[in-house]
Order: sequence, then structure tokens, then C-alpha cells
Amino acid sequence: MASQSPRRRELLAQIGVNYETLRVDVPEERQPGESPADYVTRLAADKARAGGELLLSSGKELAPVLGADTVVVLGDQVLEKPVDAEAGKAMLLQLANREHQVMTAVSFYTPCYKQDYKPDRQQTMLSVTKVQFRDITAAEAERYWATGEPQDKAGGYGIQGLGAVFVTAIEGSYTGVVGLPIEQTYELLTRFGVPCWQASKE
Ligand SMILES: Cc1cn([C@H]2C[C@H](O)[C@@H](COP(=O)(O)OP(=O)(O)OP(=O)(O)O)O2)c(=O)[nH]c1=O
Repeated sequence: MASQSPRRRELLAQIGVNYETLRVDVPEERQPGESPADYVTRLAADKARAGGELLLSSGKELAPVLGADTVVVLGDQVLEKPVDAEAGKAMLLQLANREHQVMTAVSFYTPCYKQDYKPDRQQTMLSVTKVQFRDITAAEAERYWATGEPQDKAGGYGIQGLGAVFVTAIEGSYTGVVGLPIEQTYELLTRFGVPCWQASKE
């Protein structure tokens, strides 16, 4: 997995995947005119491909590589990780009393083809979830920032943590909001022949 996100590691482990992590450095910069969906999809794909290339040059055993990216979308605005306290508090207040979308793209890239499966070299899927926040006071935003939780999270909140207190409704994928949509990840793991927990249909 080409990710340093502890949430993504936990979610992948949750469905029984054995994995190693790869450290990749992909610049997160939205191109002019690029839609939020195209942007998050491109970043997930770039992270997976960079991980695949790193694996190839490392001489380690080859395996499909997962990359993912999460952004919060408010209208046409893309909210990533807050750069400082002011940005973090302002972001939270912007989300208050409104609905936003959380987009997470997950991408698999395989640096090799094994004999028993032949997916395209790279496949990417997008999860879009609507999240409604209640009203939030400036004092609450201040206190929430001081907990340290918002700093490394897109949109400046964590639904899996204290940030849950702001959420009044969610429509879509909870795991997608946390950073790795299990439904799409499971689908791609299966397509790429990666061993994981298998649901029996009988
Ligand atoms: C909205 C939301 C985001 N997040 C997190 C998921 C992602 O880790 C992070 C968005 O940043 P990303 O840039 O998607 O990922 P990352 O930098 O944490 O990890 P990497 O690029 O190495 O894979 O925000 C939550 O944990 N909870 C939430 O409710």
C-alpha cells in the first residue's frame, strides 16, 4: 500500500489483507479546470503508480499496489488538510450547518502480471458520500482544533473520532469518509487477485 495513513492501514487489515507500506511522494496540486472527482481520482492513481514503480526498482517481490486519496468537496471548493490553526477553524465553520461531499478514490496498479489474473494494469474507483453537519460555534471550532485531531485530515475533521459530534447525517460509505471505501477496495482486491477475507455467497 502506497500510503502513510493509519486509517487506511487499519481498514485494510480489517478485511484480512497482508500488506507492506511504501512511502511515495506525489504532489497534491489541483490543475486549473480539473473537477474535484477528476483530481482525487488522478491523485489516487498517481500514488498507486508511484508505489508500483518504487517496488519495481526495489528488487522486492512484486505485488499489486494500492493508492488512495480523500478530499472534502463544498460546492466547487476542494478542502484538503488545513495548513494551520486559522485555516482549520475556518474550514470547520464553513462546513457547519451544511451538507458536503467526501470523495475518496482508490486505485490499484500492478507492476507485474501473474498467470492466473489479467486485469488492466491499473484500475481506479471513486466513492462519493454526503455528510451533513450541525451548527458549530467558534468556541467549539477552537476547542476541536486544540485536540490535534483535525490537522492531518481532509476537511479538517475525523468522523471516526471526536469529529463525529458534528455529523447529523451521512449518505454513502462511512469507510470512504475515513479514507478507504471498503466496498470498492474489496472489489479491486478481488479483481487483482489479492488474498483477503472472502465472503461466501452460499
Ligand atoms: C473526512 C475525513 C478524512 N480523514 C483522513 C483520511 C486521509 O488519511 C486524510 C486525507 O489525506 P490524504 O491526502 O487522502 O491521505 P494521507 O496524506 O493521510 O495519506 P497518504 O497520502 O499517505 O495515503 O484525511 C479521516 O481520517 N477522517 C475523516 O472523517
